[in-house]
Amino acid sequence: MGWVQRLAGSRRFQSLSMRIPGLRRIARREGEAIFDLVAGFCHSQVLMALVDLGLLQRLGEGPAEAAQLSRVSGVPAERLEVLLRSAISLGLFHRRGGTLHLTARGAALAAVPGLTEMISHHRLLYRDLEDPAAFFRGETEPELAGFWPYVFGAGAAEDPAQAAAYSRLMTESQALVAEDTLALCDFGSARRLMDVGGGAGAFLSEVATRYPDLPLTLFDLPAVAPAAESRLGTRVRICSGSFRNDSLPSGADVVTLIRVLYDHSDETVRALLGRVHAALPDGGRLVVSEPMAGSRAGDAYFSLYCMAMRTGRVRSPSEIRSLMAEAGFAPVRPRSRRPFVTTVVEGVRNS
Ligand SMILES: CC(C)=CCC/C(C)=C/CC/C(C)=C/C=C/C(C)=C/C=C/C=C(C)/C=C/C=C(C)/C=C/C=C(C)/C=C/CC(C)(C)O
Ligand SMILES: C[S@@+](CC[C@H](N)C(=O)[O-])C[C@H]1O[C@@H](n2cnc3c(N)ncnc32)[C@H](O)[C@@H]1O
Repeated sequence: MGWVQRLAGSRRFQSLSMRIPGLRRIARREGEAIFDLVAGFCHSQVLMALVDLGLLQRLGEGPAEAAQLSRVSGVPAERLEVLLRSAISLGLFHRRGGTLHLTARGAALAAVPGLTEMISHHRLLYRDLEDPAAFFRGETEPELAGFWPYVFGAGAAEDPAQAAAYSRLMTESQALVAEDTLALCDFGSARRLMDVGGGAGAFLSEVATRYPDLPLTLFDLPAVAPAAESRLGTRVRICSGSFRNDSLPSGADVVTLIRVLYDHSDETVRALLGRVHAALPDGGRLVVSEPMAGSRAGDAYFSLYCMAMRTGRVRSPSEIRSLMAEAGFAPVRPRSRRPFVTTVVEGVRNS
């Protein structure tokens, strides 16, 4: 242990530091950061309550009195006051006179596409993490995977209602990923772009708006195709199949894999990258975009999420570069605007 850690870990030094002006500020700040770690679960549950009770959405429509919020949510006034104070302390609401408003942070959170749905859906993840030691030992049977049936292969996503539920959450949460991917990649010189595992076509809709003349192909499981067809109509060539068993259609000089690799084992990823290589011409581009290891979001959220899914894992940009290089792509430097949204790793097909 280094001397800084020895000091920080000494109870005597902790007490002493509260009596020394410059140190007091640091000790207090560190204490608060530790408290936030300890209380993180309460913070998340407050957030989920604000979403599930419709309070975040209600204040998004305009300011309201506590009594109105009590009627909207069905929470008795006294209990609601505890929740409102929590929301205020977390910087989401503020109170002026007797009226509650969203803060700028609250308004920003409410406006992130799909985020409130994702917050509600976290109850599954939290159930899976209820006994975290057993979870990390691999002794639990997480239920999260049941929500995303496609991960287990083409046969598992046959129920259209279930396919529609996950497609909706995927589509909603795609907006920022598409925004960042398109800000980081220029497809101006592409001749045809194929989005493999393109889901209901949310990314390709954005590509079509940005590049109206660029021919587009979407490849996904048969159960997902109807949602893509109704969203994209004839603008996009839709091809159904499984990248586990089928080769990919040729004709594209750019392939995108958006939030696809982290669902799958290295074995499946290797096979998939091999199929992408076979489908692309020499000099063709492969763009992988998803949250990656090496950021707090990647390491302390998406990695746990993927572990609960049991089929894939979050990889670092350099792991993805190595897998790409192995498949015959010359990787380009990784880029990200917001690592909690996505990181892009690109490769160019070698002959
Ligand atoms: C004028 C100034 C200087 C200040 C005034 C204040 C002001 C106006 C502030 C506002 C600032 C602003 C514009 C803020 C914008 C904030 C944004 C855009 C925040 C975005 C946050 C996005 C988040 C938190 C995204 C979360 C995404 C999640 C949790 C996605 C989960 C996806 C999963 C689990 C996917 C699973 C798929 C599977 C199964 C692994 O395949
Ligand atoms: C996490 S979702 C991402 C969807 C979309 N790219 C996005 O970012 O919103 C993964 C996608 O891969 C598709 N997928 C999974 N296994 C597949 C397979 N074996 N063949 C083709 N597509 C598959 C799923 O149906 C799903 O649409």
